[in-house]
Amino acid sequence: MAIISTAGLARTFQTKQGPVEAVRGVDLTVQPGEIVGFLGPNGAGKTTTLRMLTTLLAPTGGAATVAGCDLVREPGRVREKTGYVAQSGGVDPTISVREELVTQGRLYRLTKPQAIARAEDLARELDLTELLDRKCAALSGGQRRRLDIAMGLMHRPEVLFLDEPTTGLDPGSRADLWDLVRRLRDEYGTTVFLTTHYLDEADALADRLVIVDKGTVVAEGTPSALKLKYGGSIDATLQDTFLAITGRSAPPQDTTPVAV
Ligand SMILES: Nc1ncnc2c1ncn2[C@@H]1O[C@H](COP(=O)(O)OP(=O)(O)OP(=O)(O)O)[C@@H](O)[C@H]1O
Repeated sequence: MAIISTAGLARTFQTKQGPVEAVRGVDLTVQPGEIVGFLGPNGAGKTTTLRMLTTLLAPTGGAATVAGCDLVREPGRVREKTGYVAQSGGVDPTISVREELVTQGRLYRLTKPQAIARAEDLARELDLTELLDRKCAALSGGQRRRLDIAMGLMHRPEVLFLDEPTTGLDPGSRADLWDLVRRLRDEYGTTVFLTTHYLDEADALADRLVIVDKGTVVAEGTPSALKLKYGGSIDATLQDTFLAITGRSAPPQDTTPVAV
């Protein structure tokens, strides 16, 4: 059974300048344990879709289930089973990494000893152990990103949504994050749904790509299948494939990675 299933999922924003159809009827099916890359040009509707699938934003049309729960009727259960790491997470700069993680665990109703143990496990997995007693304000950009991800994993979600998880990370930290995503899937069967503008990341990490443009799905398939169908050959680059599908190049890559 699909772990994410959407039919005609839509969101229109009402603005002073008139309605903005950010997502116009997205149909998606994701199987348990899949790593899906959700790609598209700037403004295609990726974040809006993620915010709906994580119950942060109500759809204005269509229906969806996530981890067997209806998005609109059972938002609390969807939240229990999903983790969301937004583009910029909100951490409290005045408290320590450990306190931030334990507080997050407590919000998900872990007991205090469970939350402390989970925080230490995740710190180990995300290379944060030596930073556990450091104030969040004193973390580098890359360390902050790893903390954001640890927070999204405190309740061991069945589905993890990552919005541009490696933007701003240096190459070594990106590779570590890819390893972590693969381990989550292999060891815990976690389904991972991630947006990224790094086409090499999508190519290396995702089992399947879903490409959106102007609020609708315009192509989907394995990276190789998309290269063959749209790029003309299995050896085509994903950059050329993306260009063929959307008529636009992928947005410029972040060329100034932060140190961790
Ligand atoms: N709260 C809002 N009010 C009005 N329009 C919005 C709102 N949020 C998003 N939009 C518009 O909806 C469209 C889709 O935005 P969204 O952030 O989902 O795109 P995206 O694919 O995540 O883009 P990016 O790659 O730049 O992060 C854009 O045109 C955006 O301006």
